[in-house]
Amino acid sequence: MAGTLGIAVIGTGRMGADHVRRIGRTVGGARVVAVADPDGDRVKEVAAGLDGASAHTDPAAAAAAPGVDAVLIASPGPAHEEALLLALARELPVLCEKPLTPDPAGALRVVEAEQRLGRRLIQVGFMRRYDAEYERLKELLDAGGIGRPLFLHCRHRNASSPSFFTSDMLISDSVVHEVDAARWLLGQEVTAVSVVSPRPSGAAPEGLQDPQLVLLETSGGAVVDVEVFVNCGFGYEVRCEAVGESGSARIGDGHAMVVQAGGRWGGEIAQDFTVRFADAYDRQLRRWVAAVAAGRTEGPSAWDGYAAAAVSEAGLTARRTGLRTPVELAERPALYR
Ligand SMILES: NC(=O)c1ccc[n+]([C@@H]2O[C@H](COP(=O)([O-])OP(=O)(O)OC[C@H]3O[C@@H](n4cnc5c(N)ncnc54)[C@H](O)[C@@H]3O)[C@@H](O)[C@H]2O)c1
Ligand SMILES: O[C@H]1[C@H](O)[C@@H](O)[C@H](O)[C@@H](O)[C@H]1O
Repeated sequence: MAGTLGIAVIGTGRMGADHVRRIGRTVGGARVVAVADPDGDRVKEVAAGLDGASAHTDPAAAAAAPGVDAVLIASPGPAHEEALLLALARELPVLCEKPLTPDPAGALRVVEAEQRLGRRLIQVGFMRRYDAEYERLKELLDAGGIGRPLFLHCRHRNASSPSFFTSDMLISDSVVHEVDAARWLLGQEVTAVSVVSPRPSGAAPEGLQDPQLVLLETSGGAVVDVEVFVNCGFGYEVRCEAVGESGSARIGDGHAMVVQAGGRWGGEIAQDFTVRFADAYDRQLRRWVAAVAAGRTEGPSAWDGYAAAAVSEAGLTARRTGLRTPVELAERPALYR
């Protein structure tokens, strides 16, 4: 790699286009040299805004384009495995949007391919690990500031869900963030999942089980409850309260500025993740580019993506059966210890 990191972006929808903008504006030392999306009009439109990037409808052609040193995957989850395997085949470092894959079997195939190379090349886009509030909570927990953690009470609310969203995706696409955050914050594995749901909100699209309450049990004896509500109507809200043996700590109240005027007080609620986590996406990308330029791979690994997918799978079983479902995890290979 000479000087500037050349990136191929696979999937130029909402997130892919956001990352492309970010690489151009807020991340130094990198530029997008190729973009791929099966939607030919869309990919041409995104490429037209870039200086000299090639546009492809085939991800393999983008990864093989001249000047590509690394790949950023922002296609839908079910398309990730194929894109990851083709990047690994070219030994290219990858930042892959979450989920690594929606299913653990696919994630394990990716982990095995990376193991065969004998080095980590994949970082998963669990951007909450780069959010300043989550980082502070992790520091507090690691320092024993509230004693042994007993509970994480989490709220994950989206104003509305995209048309393609399914009841399973509330777990495999949304709660997967809490799964990773809980594993990272607590340094523990999730061992069992239960799901209970109220009568669906009248605001949810027909047939969508929204909201749901997902309970995670962990290897260190903590319990994590996640209210996931993707058509809450009022905005984007991600909160986490940790309760320990000697205190509690809460993040995500979103009270950056409270305005008092005209006999009332209040603030604004972010409407989506691109606002709430804007800084986290920036930091995630900057740190990924810096690590790749230095020949390293950091952050959430393919193993973390696999573990999250295994918990998602248990969650889907728990939702369908109504039963507490143990999580089955393969043995962690030495590469990820
Ligand atoms: N980290 C976050 O907070 C966050 C937020 C939103 C989305 N995401 C993740 O980003 C990914 C994309 O989500 P989105 O909201 O941008 O979806 P989107 O539907 O807006 O965009 C997906 C794009 O991928 C394209 N595509 C479909 N199949 C493809 C394939 N095989 N190869 C390449 N491109 C393909 C589609 O044409 C579309 O343009 C998903 O994995 C999603 O979970 C993460
Ligand atoms: O893909 C998105 C994204 O991961 C957001 O961060 C999350 O809040 C949404 O629920 C999910 O659908």
